[in-house]
Amino acid sequence: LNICDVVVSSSVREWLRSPAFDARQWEDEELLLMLQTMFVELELPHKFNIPLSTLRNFIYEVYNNYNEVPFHNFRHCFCVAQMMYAMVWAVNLVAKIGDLEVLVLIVSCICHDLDHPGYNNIYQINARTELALRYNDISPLENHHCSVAFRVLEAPECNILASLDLATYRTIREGIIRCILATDMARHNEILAQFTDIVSDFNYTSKSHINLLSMVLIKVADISNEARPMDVAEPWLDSLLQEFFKQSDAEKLEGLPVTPFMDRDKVTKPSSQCSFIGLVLLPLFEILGELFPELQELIVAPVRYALDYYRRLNEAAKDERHQ
Ligand SMILES: COc1ccc(NC(=O)[C@H](C)Nc2nc3c(cnn3-c3ccccc3C)c(=O)[nH]2)cc1
Ligand SMILES: [Zn+2]
Repeated sequence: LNICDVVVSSSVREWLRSPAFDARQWEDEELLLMLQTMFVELELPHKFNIPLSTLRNFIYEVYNNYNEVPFHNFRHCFCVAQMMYAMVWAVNLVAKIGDLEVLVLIVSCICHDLDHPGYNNIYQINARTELALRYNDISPLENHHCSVAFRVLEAPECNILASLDLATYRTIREGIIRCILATDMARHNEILAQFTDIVSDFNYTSKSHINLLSMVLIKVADISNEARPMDVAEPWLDSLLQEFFKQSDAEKLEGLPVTPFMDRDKVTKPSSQCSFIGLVLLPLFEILGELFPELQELIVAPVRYALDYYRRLNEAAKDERHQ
């Protein structure tokens, strides 16, 4: 059976729009087909003259450029694209910011961690790696992810932007670069503060407002695991800590500074998740929920529940220690 002839059933297409979707239950080939389905359901091939064969080549080449690392692998990129897709439908984003911006968001999500080595920017900079050298310590990983994305697009058989006029291509390229570079967590507070300043009188005709909204949307999608059901979210946290611990082991071996929240001797899941969700995730989700009330129930409430869950775990762990 040719994978191109397999159609995704209407129930799966419905499921694909839900934060409860679990990428771990599907084979790689099925996830590739679902990424294609997201484009087709949003009518992006039609609106931007993308031949289905080019779309499939692009998705497959992106898939080939993710690494077998515990967390920042192809399935993470799928989760981020799928959460973005769920938000697009939940808030009717196309009607609010247009097809072009939604194309930028979906493509950015799919490409946002391309060729991630499993060692973050702090390691790249401290270890003076090739990437840190090439990008002068300025978001080395995110610059690399974005560069790899456009190198994939250079191949004619993968270039989903081939049929666009130059002005449109430049706008989309600028948007994808802005969104992928925004996923550097070192810029979290800067982006959150700027968006907080404009959210109460958000202006959909302002390019700078739309740009900030896109950056917040991809940031939300990127760190949104805890908005999913606990049995879907928990394995991702285990994979993340596995990747972080591999890094801190390497840092210890190489005599480099060890990042505190990555030190296996210091970090426990409940305590680190309580601070991450309470201090990083919930403020970001709540400010987006202010602009899009439809997201309150879809992703903000589940994150509050997750914080509650980890606080209870943390209390229980504390009680055990004091017994
Ligand atoms: C400001 O920069 C930061 C802030 C926090 C963290 N991470 C943490 O505090 C811990 C390890 N928890 C955590 N980190 C998470 C999650 C989802 N994505 N994510 C993550 C993954 C890679 C890089 C950065 C982050 C935040 C999550 O659910 N929990 C990592 C970087
Ligand atoms: Zn990511």
